[in-house]
Amino acid sequence: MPVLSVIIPAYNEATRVGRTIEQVLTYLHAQPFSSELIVVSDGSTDNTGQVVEGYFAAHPDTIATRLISYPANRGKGYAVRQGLLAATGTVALFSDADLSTPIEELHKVVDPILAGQYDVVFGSRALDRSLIGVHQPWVREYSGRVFNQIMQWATGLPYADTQCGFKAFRMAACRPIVEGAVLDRFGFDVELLYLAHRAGLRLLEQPVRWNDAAGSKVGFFSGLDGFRELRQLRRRARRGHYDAALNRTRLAQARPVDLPGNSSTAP
Ligand SMILES: Nc1nc2c(ncn2[C@@H]2O[C@H](COP(=O)(O)OP(=O)(O)O[C@H]3O[C@H](CO)[C@@H](O)[C@H](O)[C@@H]3O)[C@@H](O)[C@H]2O)c(=O)[nH]1
Repeated sequence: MPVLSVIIPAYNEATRVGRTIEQVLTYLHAQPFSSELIVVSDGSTDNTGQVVEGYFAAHPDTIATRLISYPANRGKGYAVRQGLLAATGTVALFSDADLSTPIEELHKVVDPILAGQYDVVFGSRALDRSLIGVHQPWVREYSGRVFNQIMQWATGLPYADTQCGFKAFRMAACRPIVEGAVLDRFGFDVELLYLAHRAGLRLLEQPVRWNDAAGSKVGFFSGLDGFRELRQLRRRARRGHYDAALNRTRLAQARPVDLPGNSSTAP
């Protein structure tokens, strides 16, 4: 069982996913722990899947690699959940295919989990120590801030940036949350954090580096999906639709902590 699973959701990423795979494999290779790399490509209209398979075949490695693909495009949230559920690592990290948060930032989100201090650690672009090299276009940055304000009001979560695609999970604690989450589009980050927070898991928002890359898939309408999904989340929470997943998560916390070299019990 690897210590770390890295998951990359990839939709129409044929032009850049290959370089990303190379960078990630090279970096993981140099780490002191075992790891696997999973790419999830769904409904891409370019040849993302073939490119990924080509790179995996050309780089036989001690790091296990896997491509998950299915024909219909179901959204980033659905794709990330498929990756998380297929992950066999103690910790699972998802990262964008354009490496907007460089893979070298991995330790900032993985180490606090491996140290047994947190269950979910997620990258943030909006804290004092976040390092933004290339900013998003101002319209995106501004609408992101508005989204975050509304997200805080709608969910009560205190976080400054829920949308950075660089999040790590201790899977023994978080699996029931991933199984109980349903938001398929860009609201899924909020849903995962909301469920983790409600279940009493230990969360850390961690400042990371970020360089915006051209070629975002987030257009006006997919941006609106995020707001629609916030409403859906509130409605589901009010109706108790998350209660079973929350209870399963609380039970999972009572089990032994599944970290390398640790046989104690979770607090
Ligand atoms: N498999 C799959 N992957 C997807 C899909 N939609 C997007 N992705 C993948 O999700 C990642 C982020 O998508 P981008 O198109 O690069 O988004 P961005 O605007 O550059 O990213 C920022 O905003 C997003 C929305 O809030 C964030 O999800 C992302 O992490 C980042 O903050 C990329 O790896 C992209 O291929 C999808 O439907 N299916």
